[in-house]
Amino acid sequence: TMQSDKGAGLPDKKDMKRSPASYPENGPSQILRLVLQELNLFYSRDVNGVCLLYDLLHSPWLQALLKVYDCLQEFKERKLVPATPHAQTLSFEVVEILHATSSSPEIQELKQILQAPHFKALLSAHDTVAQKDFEPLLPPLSDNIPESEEAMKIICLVKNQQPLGATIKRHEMTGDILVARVIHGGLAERSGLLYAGDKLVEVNGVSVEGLDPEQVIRILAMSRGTVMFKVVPVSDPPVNNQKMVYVRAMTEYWPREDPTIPCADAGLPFQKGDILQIVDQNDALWWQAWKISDLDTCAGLIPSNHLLKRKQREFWWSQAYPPHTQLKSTISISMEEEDDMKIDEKCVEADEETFESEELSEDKEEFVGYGQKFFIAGFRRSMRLGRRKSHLSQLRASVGCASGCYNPVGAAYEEVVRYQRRPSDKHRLIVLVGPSGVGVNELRRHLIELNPNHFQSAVPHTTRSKKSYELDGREYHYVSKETFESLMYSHRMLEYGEYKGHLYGTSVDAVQAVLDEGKTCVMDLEPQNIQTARTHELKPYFIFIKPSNMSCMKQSRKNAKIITDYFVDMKFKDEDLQEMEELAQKMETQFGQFFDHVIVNDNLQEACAQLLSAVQKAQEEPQWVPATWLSSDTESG
Ligand SMILES: Nc1ncnc2c1ncn2[C@@H]1O[C@H](COP(=O)(O)OP(=O)(O)OP(=O)(O)O)[C@@H](O)[C@H]1O
Repeated sequence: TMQSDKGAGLPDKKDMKRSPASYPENGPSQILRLVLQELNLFYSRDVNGVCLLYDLLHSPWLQALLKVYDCLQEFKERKLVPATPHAQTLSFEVVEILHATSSSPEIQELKQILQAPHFKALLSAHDTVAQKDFEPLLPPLSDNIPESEEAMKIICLVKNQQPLGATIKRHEMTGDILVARVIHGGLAERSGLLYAGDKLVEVNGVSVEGLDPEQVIRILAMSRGTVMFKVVPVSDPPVNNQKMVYVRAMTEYWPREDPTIPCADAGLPFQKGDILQIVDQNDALWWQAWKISDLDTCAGLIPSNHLLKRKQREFWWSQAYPPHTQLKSTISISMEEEDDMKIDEKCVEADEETFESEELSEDKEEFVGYGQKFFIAGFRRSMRLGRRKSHLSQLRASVGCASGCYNPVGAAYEEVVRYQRRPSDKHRLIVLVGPSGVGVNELRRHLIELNPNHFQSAVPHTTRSKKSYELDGREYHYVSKETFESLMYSHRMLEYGEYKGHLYGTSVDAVQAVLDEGKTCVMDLEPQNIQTARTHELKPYFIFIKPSNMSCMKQSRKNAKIITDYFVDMKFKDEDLQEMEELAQKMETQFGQFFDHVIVNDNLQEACAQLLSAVQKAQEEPQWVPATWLSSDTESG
């Protein structure tokens, strides 16, 4: 097998005969062949390490790559040169001669061809290229230009109903009208002619000196078709060599509700959980980004991480009862960043399409009524008949967010990367989240029943004593209160609570144990505990289960029972469904950014099918995950 193996990757003789030109004598693929022949000798002598090198050099991809390289090299040598740079003149001469000769049908035809406009244009283009005559002809400069005169640029842009994709502002000191921003993917940017910092001198022949930005915008608005700018180009146009960054929006943003945005029309609205591609971070306050779901529009303005965090904090501050633990940091951070805001453009910046421009004044910077309302207090679990979960929540409240209570002013954007699980990687933890009674357990049970060898729950811990028919590690891990508490305080518990004086909870290790067996662990979590589970080791995928609208729910839950601790399960009442809907909304508002997928549990069969497909996609298809998950993977090897 070794022999035949070795022969397999070498370029075969047939290949070589067909195109000898693609293997120049000193070309890398020729050299590689010689090296391989040489190595072959060592290979047969079993020299240490040769095998590895041989296999590498032998690999078909490397050979193919070198072949491509050789071909490209060859074409690089071959340059096309025009036979004459004056084809047009030649053509005229031929036509002259043809006129003088006696006419035949062939001569007539040739004359027609040579005189046809498109043929003439073709020859003209040929000559232009042959003579490398690309520059426009400029009239000679007059001798008496004052030294101090600024170089100007005249730019013509043809706009077809579309916005210019640039904003202007007035320079605070000089009063000049400057291009404030060029939006990525917009008309101005695509032209490659207009840069942020360019000084406008004229628009459509009208001098802008002494004009308000609003007046400039009015001139622009009146122009249809071609717009002509005379500009003094910025001395060093900004180069955007930043790498593209993808982020998940951890909050929502509505530019129209933000009085501080330099231009609301250029703003990019987004919702929690949207994945954005940030294309420009040159400005400390306003970045440019695309939504990856909507890549064919031009980019929009979004607040920078800093700015958005500040906006969040201001809103947070104005809320009634922020937990006191966060008050201190709120004050210190906002004071620290006060200076940052002062560098904001005080100049007008406006979009020409709206004919609006705003003077940003100090008092206008205050951000009022921003975004949604944060839901602060822990969710009121339905205290329906003292179900175990309500005890869990109570305990959690008394422990005081020990398991990572979500800090709403944490991060504005979270950097994300595409993660494709390799077959050798562990499965991702599947977490179902949803309001009580929506069917989280029902769906989880169905999924596990579909393939119990593949889908599994984690074995919970408890401090209660083992019953005779139970097995340690099957129903529960039975541990002492001390052990349980040490797991709790070392953050090894994803969720825990007290019930009838005993502690219950699910540990990270119990989940790991399922994943280590090559299985998919499926669990449900209270949304408050999402953050605890979001680690690179578990790479959880969160599926939000939500109720359908009231009338559908009334119908589909007609015969369903609320599962209680009492012996009698009760039917869903209208207020149960109402409460479920409200709770679902609150969960989505506060935690929506973490949900990778949302399933409406109306018809059970359909919801089950959707769940199965979502779980498969989570494991098999690329998904956006926090960038830190993958960087910590490489760190740990
Ligand atoms: N799509 C559905 N159609 C009809 N009944 C359903 C559907 N989904 C769940 N149910 C029923 O609703 C009841 C509550 O479901 P389940 O116990 O799974 O809720 P849950 O979200 O786990 O709530 P909790 O966390 O409070 O236990 C059960 O009786 C279940 O059979």
